[in-house]
Amino acid sequence: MSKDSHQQPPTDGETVLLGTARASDERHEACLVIIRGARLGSRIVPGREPLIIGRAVDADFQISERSISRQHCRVFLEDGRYWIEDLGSTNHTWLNDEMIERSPLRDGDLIRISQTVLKFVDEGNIEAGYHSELHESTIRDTLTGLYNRRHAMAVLEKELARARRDEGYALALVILDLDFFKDINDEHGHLAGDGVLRQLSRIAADRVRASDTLARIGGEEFALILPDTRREEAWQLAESIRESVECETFRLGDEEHSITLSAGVATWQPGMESISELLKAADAQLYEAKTSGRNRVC
Ligand SMILES: Nc1nc2c(ncn2[C@@H]2O[C@H](COP(=O)(O)OP(=O)(O)OP(=O)(O)O)[C@@H](O)[C@H]2O)c(=O)[nH]1
Repeated sequence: MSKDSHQQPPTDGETVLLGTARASDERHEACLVIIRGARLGSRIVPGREPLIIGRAVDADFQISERSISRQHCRVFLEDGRYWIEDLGSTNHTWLNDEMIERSPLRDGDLIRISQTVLKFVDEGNIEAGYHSELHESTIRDTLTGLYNRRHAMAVLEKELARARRDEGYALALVILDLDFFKDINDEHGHLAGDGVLRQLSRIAADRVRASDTLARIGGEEFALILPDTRREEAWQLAESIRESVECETFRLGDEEHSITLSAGVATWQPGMESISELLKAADAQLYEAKTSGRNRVC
């Protein structure tokens, strides 16, 4: 998965996600790109730690295909270059159509694992930059520049797998939702509403850590995924965002306005089987915040 932790939305005008021209001699991280199969277009940056690819929910890169073994193969760095090693999989790992047990990776190599094909793009190849930007475009919300719902759900899946694996791991989820946003759209128009969403995104992005994931998951709904965070800490962060929004002045046409938001906080509990249970718990708290008067964190 991408290691990118860039949270900042753009500062004005329409969102510019990509398009930052890169110098042709700029070096890029090595990556594996899925060019065929269920997770088409996904990009894996292997980094320094060995990376396990497989069907298991706690695999570093999970591919839910039955013909892929739970721990199918691993990619690792040794003596300054990347290698791939089959982990005794049932259907084997293929490199450029040859079955391998262990092999170094070269730029452009094609790895086949059952129906999935990954291309290895080595560090420094200009194509790595292209894939990086392409990948960014699939995980960002175009209006705010924050992560999108799809990416937030992928991060939650990964975090939940970690919470199940590591006893004592604390994972918190906050859902933030603007109050009476429909009225803003109705009175000031959709464009002004869009401006509010961008301004709110900047306020929230300024307050989160690089390891947190802030995403726009619905029209006026945002999720904050907080790894390694206990309930109290999550509540405080949500409260500080709520307070900042309350104190901020939002310019709508010629008028200045105050806007508020409500938030629901939930933490992962042992026994939660899926991300939807965590989302439901945060939603229930958000509902509580809305029905008990809004402009509050529950
Ligand atoms: N400007 C703008 N508005 C959006 C966007 N997506 C959704 N909306 C609007 O968000 C509003 C959400 O309205 P409601 O769900 O009734 O929520 P609310 O008015 O904030 O009321 P409460 O949440 O109960 O406080 C609707 O008017 C949608 O049209 C968007 O991308 N831009």
